[in-house]
Amino acid sequence: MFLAALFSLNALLAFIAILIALYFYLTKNFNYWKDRGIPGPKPVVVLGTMWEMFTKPIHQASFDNYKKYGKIYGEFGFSTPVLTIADPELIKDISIKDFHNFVDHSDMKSGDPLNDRSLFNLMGDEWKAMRSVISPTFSSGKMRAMHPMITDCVHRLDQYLETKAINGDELDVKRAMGNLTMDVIASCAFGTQIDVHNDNKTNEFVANAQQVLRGNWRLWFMFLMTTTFPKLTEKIGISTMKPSVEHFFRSAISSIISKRRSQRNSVKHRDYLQLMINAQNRSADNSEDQDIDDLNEHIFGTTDALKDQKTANVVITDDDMLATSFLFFVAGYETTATLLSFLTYELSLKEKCQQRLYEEINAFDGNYSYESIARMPYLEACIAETLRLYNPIAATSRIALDDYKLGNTGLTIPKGMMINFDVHSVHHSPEYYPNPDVWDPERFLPENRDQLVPYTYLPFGLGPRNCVGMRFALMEAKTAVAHLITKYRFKRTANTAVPLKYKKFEFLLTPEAIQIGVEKR
Ligand code: HEM
Repeated sequence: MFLAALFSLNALLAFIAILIALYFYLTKNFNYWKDRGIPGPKPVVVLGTMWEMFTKPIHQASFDNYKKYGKIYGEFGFSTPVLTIADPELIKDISIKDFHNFVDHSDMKSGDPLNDRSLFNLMGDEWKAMRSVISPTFSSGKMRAMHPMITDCVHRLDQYLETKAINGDELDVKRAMGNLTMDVIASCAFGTQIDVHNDNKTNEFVANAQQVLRGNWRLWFMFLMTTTFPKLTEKIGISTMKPSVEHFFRSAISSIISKRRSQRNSVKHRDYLQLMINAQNRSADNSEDQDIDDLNEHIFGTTDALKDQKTANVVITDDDMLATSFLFFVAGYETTATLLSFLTYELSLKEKCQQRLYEEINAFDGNYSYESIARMPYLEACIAETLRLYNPIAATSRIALDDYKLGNTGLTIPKGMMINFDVHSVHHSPEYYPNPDVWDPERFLPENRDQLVPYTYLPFGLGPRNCVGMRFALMEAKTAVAHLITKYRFKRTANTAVPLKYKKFEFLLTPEAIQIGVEKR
């Protein structure tokens, strides 16, 4: 009895000692910014300054800090000091001029190859090598070849909208656009046809995909572990998804790949999966690859910064291919779906803009080819402005490879520190965008573009490590809008929320449901 009591007392004391040690470990950096005279929100144990994401949506938290502390402020990603910057010139220096010192995103290696081998998480030379393989798979020629597949997906959405319009039903835009981007991913990245626009039935692919996408708490946990205990996390390995879900996609992709290998060249596939199979076999089909002037680099930038990088030594494993297909889920599903949702929402509120867009596109008389959609300036301006006002990714980041003097701020960023670019605040600053809260596509029309302040437009990031899928996303969005706006009129209804409400605890700008009316023209 006495021994048992002594044992439990010892256990209790050991537990308290561990808690105290953990507390000191997790708070040991909390004076870092104060000691350097850099302002910023107050951290709390475990979460650091990320507690703010529990009390308000991510973009609101950034913008409140920007208004309170200015263009440079200190935060804590859990227990680790992070410097946040909303100064376009400094963002340009880090992303372009001194890129060699800021090649990497933050280290999110979790020991799971599907996470660790994804382009987003690769680092240093491994990233450069993989990016030089992946960039050409997003060339304008490859996108043009894939364009008919996207058009097919849009036709399936069109049929769904037609039923809604005929029945007089309201449209849950987020759901409809999410279904479109899911269909595109299934077709292009997984070589699979799915019945996605069915309100009453969920197929196996969609059910598993939803499990990947619903893993928000997994992301939080992984982020906590990779920032706080990076070495331990990589050693024990944390899976980014449920084993059954991983098994489903692994076997789906493996069977498609082996089927295609057995078909050899008898069937020509034009999807993204085939481009990766070709890259693995080093049998790139460049027949479609002549450059098309499709990307307004003056607005969006370029994705070809590493064009001349040698690819000779890159070996693409099956895990690399699977990781790349998954990237479409993680990087391309929600981002493109929200872009389309916000754009449709704004058009439903602004009838004149919708009419102008309709007239521009209708002049092409049903020809919405890859070349045509690159020649619609108002459409491009509407998309650009939507990505400014409702930029899905509120912030991007880089890690310093070496100590770095930050412009003329007198501040030295130490090796290993994460720098956060507060993109949302730059996009919403009245210093760069007059009436920043108003959706106004005029800002991005060719005649007004010289008024844009350089490096203040960053929805796809900046420099050689910007979004490699930008061209794909823009093609998808333009194709969808071109087809839908000429057939349907989007309208505000009593259920259309104005202003929109946003979810907390999300890494992307995520609106609550958006309801609008849809009628046939
Ligand atoms: C509207 C849609 C999209 C937006 C707003 C968006 C935005 C971004 C941003 C801000 C970054 C980080 C860039 C940086 O660190 O500077 C990024 C990276 C990336 N995005 Fe996108 N993205 C979109 C669609 C897509 C699509 C459709 C794909 C297709 C696979 C994709 C694939 C990637 C990849 C692979 C990276 C990592 C690039 C690297 O580390 O080299 N994105 N994206």
